[in-house]
Amino acid sequence: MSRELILQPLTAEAFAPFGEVLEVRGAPDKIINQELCGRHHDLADLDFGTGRAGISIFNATPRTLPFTLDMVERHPEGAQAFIPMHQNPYLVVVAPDDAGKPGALQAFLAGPGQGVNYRRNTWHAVCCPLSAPGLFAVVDRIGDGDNLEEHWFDTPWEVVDAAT
Ligand SMILES: NC(=O)N[C@@H](O)C(=O)O
Ligand code: NI
Repeated sequence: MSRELILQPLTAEAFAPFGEVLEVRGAPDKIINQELCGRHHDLADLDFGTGRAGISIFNATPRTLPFTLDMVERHPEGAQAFIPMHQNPYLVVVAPDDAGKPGALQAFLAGPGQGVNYRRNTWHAVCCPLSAPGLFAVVDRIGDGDNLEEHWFDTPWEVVDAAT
């Protein structure tokens, strides 16, 4: 037996309780490079506590819908940003904290040109591309201590497309 989560489009407003959506939105903050580039400046709260920022590349295996979500995780010591190195949709699932466990889950479908920054300690599903290449540049905390907390659901969730 499982429970369904219906995908919704990823928007900055809906995602605001969980972090920031990294995308070109509105006019650039600054025009640079001989007016050949618009800079959309300082888009995320990159809180890494006592650690430092690191950039890694995730090459993740594509998943298919309906996606069985059996766990979420969080990083108590730092934020984690995912910047797709492709233009394909991918899954973003988050939840608020509820007394040390994930509260109400929300599933989003990220579109072309959208990255996300999970605010420090935000419950989220792991990196979930829906097609190859599942390549993401990831900016997260490098440092000492345990920065990973997992929560495994007793009953999995099925993430389904709204259209089904
Ligand atoms: N564990 C790890 O590096 N990846 C996860 O944090 C994830 O969010 O995919
Ligand atoms: Ni993570």
